[in-house]
Amino acid sequence: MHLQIGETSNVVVSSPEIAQLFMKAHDLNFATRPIVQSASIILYDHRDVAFAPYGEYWRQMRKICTLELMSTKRVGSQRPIREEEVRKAMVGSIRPGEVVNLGRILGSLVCKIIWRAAFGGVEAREMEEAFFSVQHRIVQALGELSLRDVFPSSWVMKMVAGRNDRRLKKLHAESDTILQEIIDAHVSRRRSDVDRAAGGGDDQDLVDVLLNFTHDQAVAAGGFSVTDFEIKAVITDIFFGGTHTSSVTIEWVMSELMRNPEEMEKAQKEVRRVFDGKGKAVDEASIDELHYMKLIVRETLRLHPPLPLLVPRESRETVVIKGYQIPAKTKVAINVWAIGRDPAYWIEPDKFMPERFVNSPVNYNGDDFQLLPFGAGRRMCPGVKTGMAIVHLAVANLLYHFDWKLPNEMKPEDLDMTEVFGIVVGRKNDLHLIPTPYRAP
Ligand code: HEM
Repeated sequence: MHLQIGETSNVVVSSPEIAQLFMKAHDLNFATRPIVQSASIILYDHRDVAFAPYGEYWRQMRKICTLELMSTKRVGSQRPIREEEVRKAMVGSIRPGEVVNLGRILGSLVCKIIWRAAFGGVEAREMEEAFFSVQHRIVQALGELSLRDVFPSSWVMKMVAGRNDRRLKKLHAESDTILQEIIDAHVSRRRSDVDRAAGGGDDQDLVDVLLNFTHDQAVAAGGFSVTDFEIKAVITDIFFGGTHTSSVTIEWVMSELMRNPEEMEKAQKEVRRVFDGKGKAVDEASIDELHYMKLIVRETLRLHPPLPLLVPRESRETVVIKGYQIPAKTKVAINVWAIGRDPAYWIEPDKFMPERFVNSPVNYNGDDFQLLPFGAGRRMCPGVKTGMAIVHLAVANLLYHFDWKLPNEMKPEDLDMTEVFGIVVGRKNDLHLIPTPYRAP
């Protein structure tokens, strides 16, 4: 589908076959991102990863993401952080018998996990809260369409958009001050802890890992170097890319299970069979035995991809696809929400049916173009393992430790599933539930 929005030409892809052409056959041509004014402000002139234009800088940063920041090894080394934060949330934030705002609890849980993974030892509660608050306001602001991006040559629009820009710049300055303080604290700690600075070990937090690529060390190693400016851009990406996406996924899983009590019962039986008798800890050691729970997560991501249009791409050169000429600089959105509900690929596409994946090889690893919650090709999400480790552990704990009821005698079918518009699509209204603790036999 072609959409002319203002002065910009946009293509929306809504079928698995065409998505495959854009993200596999012609992936290189669509591997860049459009310049988005709001991202220029918030993401340090596109010196991050997610909005960096295709080229050498993006390739090098992407390599650091996949080999260092989000590698299987790094995700494994962050396991104690995830387990501790999830355990604290189960005990400290979920009050038995009371109506709890699960959406808010999950949002804060995921932020804390990512905060500790990114900044490690920085223990400053006030700074942490100020950072979460500013990130939340930035996500809201980014969801709003910038008129200047749509009418790039209009001076009138530039004036109108100026107000939005000023608000974003203020938010960015707040966030930047906190990030710079954190980097400075890391730098001075590394000066006094030479072993840590030189280590490059698995226990380093993400800022430490990125500092290993700063000028002097990178030059000494004859390699690619990054500045503080770029470290702040990548860390901001990780917060945007990793927090809201993971927490809304957990919230959608719980919403679907509340609407589907049979599936809830089956999932709880599975997690309790696996973890009963293992003490109180629902940890990651046995998470791979939760086959049914993982099908539930996969089905939830089919119905509720947190980024329903992925992150926008742009054609680098003119290309002909299926007989249509797509000029250079056309913006492309892949509608993975529609693709996940395409009746040509899915039986009863709107129904929540985790069983559809039993013995099915279709997964979200970017090879199956009918299921693309993480995208595909060169720009596919590099944080899948981090995100899924958080989602699986949190869901397993919620299912193991509590039985859940809707408030006000609400029937499952009456639970509101309205989505809110934004870059990340979550529930319009936070999920409120009443927990009853499970007593293991
Ligand atoms: C449930 C959790 C998550 C979902 C559904 C998700 C989804 C996505 C999607 C759809 C994209 C765009 C892909 C494309 O354009 O083809 C993306 C990109 C990205 N994601 Fe994730 N993500 C998740 C978690 C994470 C986490 C935990 C991190 C970091 C730790 C992360 C970091 C990134 C980055 C850096 C990019 C930009 C990649 C690039 O442009 O090269 N994501 N993500």
